[in-house]
Amino acid sequence: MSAQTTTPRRTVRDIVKGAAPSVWLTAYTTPMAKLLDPHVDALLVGDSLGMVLYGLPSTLAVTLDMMIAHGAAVVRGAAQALVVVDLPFASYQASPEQAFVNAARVMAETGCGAVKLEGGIEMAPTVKFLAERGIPVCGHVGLMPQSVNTAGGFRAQGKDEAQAAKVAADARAIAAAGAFALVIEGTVEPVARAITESLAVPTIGIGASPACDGQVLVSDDLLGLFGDFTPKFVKRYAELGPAVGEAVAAYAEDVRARRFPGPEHCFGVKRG
Ligand SMILES: Nc1nc(=O)c2c([nH]1)NC[C@@H]1CN(c3ccc(C(=O)N[C@@H](CCC(=O)O)C(=O)O)cc3)CN21
Ligand SMILES: CC(C)C(=O)C(=O)O
Ligand SMILES: [Mg+2]
Repeated sequence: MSAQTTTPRRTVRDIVKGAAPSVWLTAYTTPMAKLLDPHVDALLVGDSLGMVLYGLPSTLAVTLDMMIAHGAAVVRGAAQALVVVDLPFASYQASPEQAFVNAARVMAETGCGAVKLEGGIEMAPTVKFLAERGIPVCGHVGLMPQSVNTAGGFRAQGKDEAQAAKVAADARAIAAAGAFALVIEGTVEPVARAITESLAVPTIGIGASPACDGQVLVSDDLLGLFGDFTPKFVKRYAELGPAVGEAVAAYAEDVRARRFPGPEHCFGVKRG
């Protein structure tokens, strides 16, 4: 073991309320984790990878093995950020025991610092079961993509009184169960604000207003690398998709015109 010369990796204890906003982004691969790591508090290996990397229509078909492979890749690329891995659909909803077995595999086989799972009051006993047994859990309430079929689509939440009360009750239950943080997705501002102000747990918003204690986005969305759809809550900070297209078009043109490869790219070719 070599002496520790770098900053120790962040843990869930470093995700705190009240200080500066917590900065989270998704990452799915080692090279992207390396690029993002210096700038963020946490990297989320989101099950959104099913839609962003695999072209699936929803997150439902994402498997535990996919999350473990990508989680391990992100941990290898992250030097300082807390790495949080999403538990995929059907890997934790059946029982607290099922959740523990699968979350423990994720922790052991990826080296991540925490897992995240979607759900409210109904998942609170599971969050408690994991947290009391050494597995830090981030909650996820509001718009829950794994419930796309019962919700009838990716719908913003909290728009009427009944919905608002449900999101708030879900958030309270998950916080009371011992989650170290709570993602609030696609939820109207007054509801996200009330949750953030009334609970001791840090809230991480995505489409849930600046009132949250931190923010998360899908990196491919903010970089302009994902074009299938753009949720209203995304701000595009770059257009890397078109930049990739331009670079590849230039390469194709060079190959077709025999301008690439040049002598400097060849082995054993005599120069002029
Ligand atoms: N690339 C990507 N970015 C995400 O933010 C994301 C994923 N994938 N996959 C998993 C879920 C799905 N998400 C989504 C997908 C679509 C909308 C969407 O179209 N929302 C509409 C309005 C919904 C309403 O009417 O309430 C919008 O205009 O934002 C929102 C979140 C968020 N997550
Ligand atoms: C959008 C975030 C919160 C997520 O759960 C994911 O990327 O899967
Ligand atoms: Mg997710």
